[in-house]
Amino acid sequence: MEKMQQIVGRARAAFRSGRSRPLEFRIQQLKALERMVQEKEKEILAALKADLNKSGPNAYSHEILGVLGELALTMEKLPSWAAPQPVKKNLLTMRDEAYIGYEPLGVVLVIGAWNYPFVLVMQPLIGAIAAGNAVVVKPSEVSENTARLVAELLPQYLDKDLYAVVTGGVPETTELLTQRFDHILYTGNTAVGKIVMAAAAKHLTPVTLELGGKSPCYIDKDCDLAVACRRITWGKYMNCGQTCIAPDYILCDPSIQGKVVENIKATLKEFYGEDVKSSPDYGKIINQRHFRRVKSLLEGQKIAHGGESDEASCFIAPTILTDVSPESKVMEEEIFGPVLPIVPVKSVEEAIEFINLREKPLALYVFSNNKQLIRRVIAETSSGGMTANDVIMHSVLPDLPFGGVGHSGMGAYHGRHSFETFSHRRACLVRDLSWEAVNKLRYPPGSMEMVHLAKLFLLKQCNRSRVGHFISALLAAVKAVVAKVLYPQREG
Ligand SMILES: NC(=O)c1ccc[n+]([C@@H]2O[C@H](COP(=O)([O-])OP(=O)(O)OC[C@H]3O[C@@H](n4cnc5c(N)ncnc54)[C@H](O)[C@@H]3O)[C@@H](O)[C@H]2O)c1
Ligand SMILES: CCCCCCC=O
Repeated sequence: MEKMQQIVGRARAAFRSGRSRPLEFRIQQLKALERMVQEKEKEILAALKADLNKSGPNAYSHEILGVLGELALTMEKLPSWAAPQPVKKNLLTMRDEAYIGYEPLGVVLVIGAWNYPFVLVMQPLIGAIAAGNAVVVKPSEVSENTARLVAELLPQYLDKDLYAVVTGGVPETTELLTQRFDHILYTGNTAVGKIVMAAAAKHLTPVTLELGGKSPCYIDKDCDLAVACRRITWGKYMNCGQTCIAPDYILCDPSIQGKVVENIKATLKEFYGEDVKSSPDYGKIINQRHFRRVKSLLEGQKIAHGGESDEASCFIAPTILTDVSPESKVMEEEIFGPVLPIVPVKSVEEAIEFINLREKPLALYVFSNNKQLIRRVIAETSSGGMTANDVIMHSVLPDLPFGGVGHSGMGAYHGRHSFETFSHRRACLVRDLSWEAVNKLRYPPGSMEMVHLAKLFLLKQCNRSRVGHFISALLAAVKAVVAKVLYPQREG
C-alpha cells in the first residue's frame, strides 16, 4: 500500500489546483458516481451478499436506493445550497453586500463502518464532493468484499487524485489518522470515536462522529400493539439487528409485556416464515467475534422467544428477552444483534427517568395514541433523532439531520446537512468606499457624541422613554430619507 502521506499529499495538491471547486465539476463527479452505482449494481449487491448475506431487495432498498436518492437530491439542489445567502443589514452597511458564502474545507477523511458498508461511505462522500472537497475514503475492513469493491470502482469513475480510497484495518487507519485533514467524518463505535477525535485534535481538525448507543423504545398501553410491534420487528431484526438506530430495548408496562411478545412472534412468522434460518430476508451476524459477543448477552436471561444459534453460519435467531433487569449485561452495552430485551416500567415517568439516567441515545422511539404523551417524551428526553409511532424512518428523510448527541455522536449529515457539514460558512461583507462621513463615527478621536450617534445607526430597539420615542421617530425618518436617496426606484 502506498504511503498514507503520499495519498493525502496528492489529494491536497489536487484540491489546491482548484479543480474541485466549480459547481459544474462537482455535479459531473456526482453524475459519474450515479453512473457507477447503476452500471455496477450487480457487483455491489454481490459484495453486500458476501459480507452480510443481504438479500437483493434488502441491499437495494437499504443501501443502493439511499445512495441514488442522495445523489439525485444533491445534484438538483446543489446550485441553491451553494449560492451565497444574503443576511440582514443595518444602517451602516445598507449599501454593502453581506452574505454567508459556502467554501470547501479542503481534504476530508471519511471512515466507514461494516454494517451498511456501501451507503455509510457513499453518502458522506456525496456531501464532501458536493461541497467541493478532496476526499480520502476508508471503508471498514470488516466488510472486506464491499471495501475491496469500493477501492476498485471509485478510481474508475472519479478523479483519482481528488478522491482516493485507502483499505485496511487498525494499523492503516492509525497511520492515516496521523495525517492532517480538514474534516473527518467517522462512523463506528464510541470507543474508537474517542481515538479518532484525539488524533484529529492534534491537527485541530473538526470531526463529525456518527456513533452508536442503546436506542430505547417506549410502548404506551394506549396504543395499537399489532401495528407498533410490526414496525418494531421490522426495525429491530433488519440486517440481523445490526443497525445503528435499531430499537435496542423495549420499555413497557408489565401488563402488556406478554401481548408485546405475542405480537412480535406473530410478525416474525409473517416476515421470515417458520424457518428463519432459511429466510433470504434475515441476514447474518457479520463474523464470529460479534456472534460470540451477542450470544454472551443471553446468559442468565429469560428467553421468551428465539435463542437458537449456529456459530458456523453466524446465525442467531430473532430473540426476545422478558423481565430484563436494568443491571444485566444486555442492558449495559449496545446489543447490535437480533436480541430484544423488554424492561418493565410502571409509567411514562419511570420510562423517561430510565432513559435520562443513561447516555444520550442515537435514536429514541415512542408508540402511543396519545399525542400529549408523545410530546412529553420528546420534551423531557434527548437523543440524536427520534421517531414516534415507527422506528428508523427519521433517518430516511434527507431534510432531517442524521447524527448523535453526547456519547452517540456529534455533528450530522444527509442532504443539505451533509453539504453544510463539509463546508465552511464564511462571513462575507463587501463594503463600498463612499459614505466616509458615516464611517467616521468609529474612527478616533472618540467622543460620547459619536457613541450616541453610532447607537442611532446600529441599535434597532431604543429604550421607550420619551427620548427613546423621539430617537426612534428620528431614526425612522433618517432611514426613510437614506433609503429614498439610495433606492429611488423602490416603492414605499
Ligand atoms: N451513527 C451511525 O450512523 C452509525 C452507523 C453504523 C454503525 N454505527 C455504530 O458503529 C458501531 C459498529 O461499528 P464498528 O465500530 O464495529 O465498526 P468497524 O469495526 O467497521 O469500525 C469502524 C471503522 O473504524 C476503524 N477502526 C477500528 N478500530 C480502530 C482504531 N483502533 N483506530 C482507528 N480506526 C479504527 C475501522 O477500520 C473502521 O473503518 C455500533 O456502535 C453502531 O451503532 C453508527
Ligand atoms: C434503512 C437504512 C438504515 C441505515 C442506518 C445506518 C446505521 O446503521
